[in-house]
Amino acid sequence: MSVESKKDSPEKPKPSKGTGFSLWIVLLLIVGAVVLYHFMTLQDETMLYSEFKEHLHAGRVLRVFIGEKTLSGELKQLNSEQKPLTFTTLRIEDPDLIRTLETQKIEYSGKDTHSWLTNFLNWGLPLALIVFIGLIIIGRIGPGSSIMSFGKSRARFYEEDEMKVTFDDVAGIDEAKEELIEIIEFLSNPEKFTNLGGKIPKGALLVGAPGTGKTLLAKAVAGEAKVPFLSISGSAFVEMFVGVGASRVRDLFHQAQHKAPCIIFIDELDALGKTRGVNPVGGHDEREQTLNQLLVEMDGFDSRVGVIIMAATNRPEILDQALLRPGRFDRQIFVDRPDIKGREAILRVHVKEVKLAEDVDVNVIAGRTPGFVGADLANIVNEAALLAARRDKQAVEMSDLEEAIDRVVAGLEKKSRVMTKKEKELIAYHEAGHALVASFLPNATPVHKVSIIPRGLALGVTMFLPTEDRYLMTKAELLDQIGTALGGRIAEELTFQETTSGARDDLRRASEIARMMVTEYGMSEKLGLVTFESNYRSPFLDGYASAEGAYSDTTAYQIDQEVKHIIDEAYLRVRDILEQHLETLQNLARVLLEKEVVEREEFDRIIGKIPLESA
Ligand SMILES: Nc1ncnc2c1ncn2[C@@H]1O[C@H](COP(=O)(O)OP(=O)(O)OP(=O)(O)O)[C@@H](O)[C@H]1O
Ligand SMILES: [Zn+2]
Repeated sequence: MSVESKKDSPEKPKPSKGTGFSLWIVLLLIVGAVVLYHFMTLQDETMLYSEFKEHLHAGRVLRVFIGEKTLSGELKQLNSEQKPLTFTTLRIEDPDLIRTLETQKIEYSGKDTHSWLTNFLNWGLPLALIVFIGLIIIGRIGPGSSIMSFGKSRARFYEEDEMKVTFDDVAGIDEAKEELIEIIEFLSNPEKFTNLGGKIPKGALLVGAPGTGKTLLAKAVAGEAKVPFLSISGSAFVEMFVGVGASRVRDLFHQAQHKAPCIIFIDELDALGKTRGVNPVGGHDEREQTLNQLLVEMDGFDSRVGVIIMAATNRPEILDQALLRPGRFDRQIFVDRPDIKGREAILRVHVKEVKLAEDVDVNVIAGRTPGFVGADLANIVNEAALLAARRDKQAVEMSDLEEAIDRVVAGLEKKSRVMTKKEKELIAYHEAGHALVASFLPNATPVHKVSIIPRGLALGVTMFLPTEDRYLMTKAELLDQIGTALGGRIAEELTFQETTSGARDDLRRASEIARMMVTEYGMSEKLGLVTFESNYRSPFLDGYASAEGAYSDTTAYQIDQEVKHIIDEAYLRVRDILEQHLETLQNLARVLLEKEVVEREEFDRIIGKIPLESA
């Protein structure tokens, strides 16, 4: 609105001298206010590196300053409500950063250790390209193809003779570690192994979600076995010039043979090893050639020399089956998301690097972070350290860690977002609905905290306190989860006699659970103990595969009916509960509107429940 007033003013008719003077003062005041307002709202927001990357990829970043330990910069103004925000984030070793900044043509400056790279990209690369192409042409014309040794120096794999990462740095994924011990033994003493006639592993494929520590694990294997680590990313193989990928593979294996015993690590194997022949032009594209070369090298490789090929992927289902055949990546090691104990262990690894206050209980943090992977947990510790530093604290306190979790869980607190009174009321009732239903349903998870401070895309959140990791859920628990999800919408209905679009995610969640109950868990009486998966599942992640949509239209109809039946019943049950406790709902919503956040103790008091611990 302030911007508009600035625009309007020049169009005003020219005033007479006396009023003109005071008008100028008014105008000056307005401009001053606008500038002041701009600076006051130009808040410096600390964000996670991942959030920064999100902004970056969404094209919302205007400029970036690369500091020694932090990155800071400015975001674009996308709508008039959003203030131009500046941000700060911890600088994380990220080889992609400069490339992304360059390709998106984002201004950046600062002490960048990669700046040689920038220079290289600016003028060195075109030059190198010309020379390279020239050499290729000469090489093609000339007799020997020794030209490819030139491609060698371009390959970006690196070697670390002294790998300092050990198994102590990798926590919480003990099963995966155990499976790798054999490989370490082999690498530390290949002769002994072969003399005893042991079967030599050739390749190991690490499969798991991003950030679970696959790269770390591979490095740790090299570190434990004290062997060199040759690493290259699958995408690096294919991104450059025609013919180079394949020669790089050849070169990589050649180098490895000289360095043996050693480890070759291929990150993002899926970038290279996608099923062949899915490309439109159906020919020998670059990636295919590279993949073929990899297969050839792996086959022609005598594993007795002591080279182990490790690779990582989070999408094993798209890999070319040829890669998984015996003699290639015949061993798949699943790197799981850590459970509560694992998370605690990972946190302990990372808190070693920061100063902790006495009130910190790592166990509690592990309990609050189900589903988090190692990278998330490392991020939380980093973030908490940054928060503590900004507050001039001597050590990282529990509150810093809690806030760091909140940030990771649901994005940044955006108190500045403008919301109408009505919207806020609706959200308060909505969240109160979730929380109340959760506490009155016998098998729902206890409420940890209710908040109507918008975070990220969510307008409000009800956080639950899982007391343990859940691998199995009973039917009653699933039904109560559906009920909890519906609680928000029904509370809106009861208080305002109207519904909003804000419950979309809740409804999707409820339907998802109901559908899983019917199609996968065999929890519908009508359809019985049959599963009806509709999606192809990764054979490694879930242990089974199934054909696509392998059921008839009649069955599909029945499934829909059953899902609807489950939701309808849950709806009636939840509506009943909320009608009975309408007064409590109003109380809770009122407190929420006043304080925005209601913690567990206060919540229990409002709903008249004695906290479990003191019971
Ligand atoms: N199990 C773990 N123990 C300790 N730290 C971990 C663990 N897992 C991940 N981390 C932390 O997260 C960082 C990133 O992990 P890493 O790069 O190994 O994950 P990744 O599985 O290879 O991810 P991606 O698939 O995205 O490449 C590590 O450098 C480490 O700091
Ligand atoms: Zn909701």
